[in-house]
Amino acid sequence: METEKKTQTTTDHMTDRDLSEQIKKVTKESHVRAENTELMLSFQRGQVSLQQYKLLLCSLYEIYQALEEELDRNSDHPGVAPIYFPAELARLESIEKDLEYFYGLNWREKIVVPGSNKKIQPQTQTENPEFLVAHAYTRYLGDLSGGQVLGRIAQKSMGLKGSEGLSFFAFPGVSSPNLFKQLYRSRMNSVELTEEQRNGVLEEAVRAFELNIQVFDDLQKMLSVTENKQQSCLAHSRSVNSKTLQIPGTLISASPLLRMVLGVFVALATVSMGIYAF
Ligand code: HEM
Repeated sequence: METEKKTQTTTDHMTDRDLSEQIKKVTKESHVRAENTELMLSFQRGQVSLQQYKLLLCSLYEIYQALEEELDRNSDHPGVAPIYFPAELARLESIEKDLEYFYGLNWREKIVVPGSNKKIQPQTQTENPEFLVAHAYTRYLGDLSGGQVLGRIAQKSMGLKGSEGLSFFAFPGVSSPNLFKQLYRSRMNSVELTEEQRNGVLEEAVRAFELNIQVFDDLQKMLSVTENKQQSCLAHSRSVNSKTLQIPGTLISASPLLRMVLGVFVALATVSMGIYAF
């Protein structure tokens, strides 16, 4: 890509003062913890289940909806404009495509997002749109890094044919993820920040990782609860030899809504999400 080539040279001279270096450094430990969440370990072992992947897509839908809405809204802000790459990076439509593949045309009715999500007003971010850099970095650079391998693993683990259901991992607007990451880092480094803002962005990046970790953990917990319920229901149905005790799907829809901390914009933004159908 033309833009990728143009800025490549600037990245050859990174210094310790570069935001891209600092952000990588401060989030290093969190990255290790993110890699070691149960969900990510399932991926790395090549054992990601369809349920895990579908739930992950639902979470990602929430995360990217909020993230991309804010990026669009603040795209002219000097702290956001340099790292605003909707054509290359935007994920929301890809996730919607994947959700449609797995849940069908009426997928929107199957993932429930209560009003509490919409009530979350990113006050802090309205005052500090430059914090968006931290969230965009955490997600997009991750997707362009380990995420690329995860896509291939997911395809194999779930036995999917071709790329259907895996649009999330594909970046057709990015010809070389490595070059693009260099461009992105140089753009991050071009954002002018006061010392206070810089520290704020670095703290926000750690928080973004932590919130993503929390989303993964909650998702995994929800799966365990669902699996346990299904198992105990089946065991019970066997023990009483009942023909009427039933249906995992019903159990799932009746189970408490998934509470998630959404990994974007507001430190304590809690999102509730109910999943009806696997
Ligand atoms: C199975 C889990 C994961 C694996 C195997 C993995 C692996 C990797 C690898 C190999 C890189 C490239 C490192 C480099 O170029 O020096 C990377 C970078 C990155 N990953 Fe992950 N990752 C995983 C999960 C995550 C998660 C869950 C997030 C965030 C939510 C994340 C965010 C990032 C970011 C932001 C970078 C860019 C670092 C930088 O160059 O500044 N990763 N990851």
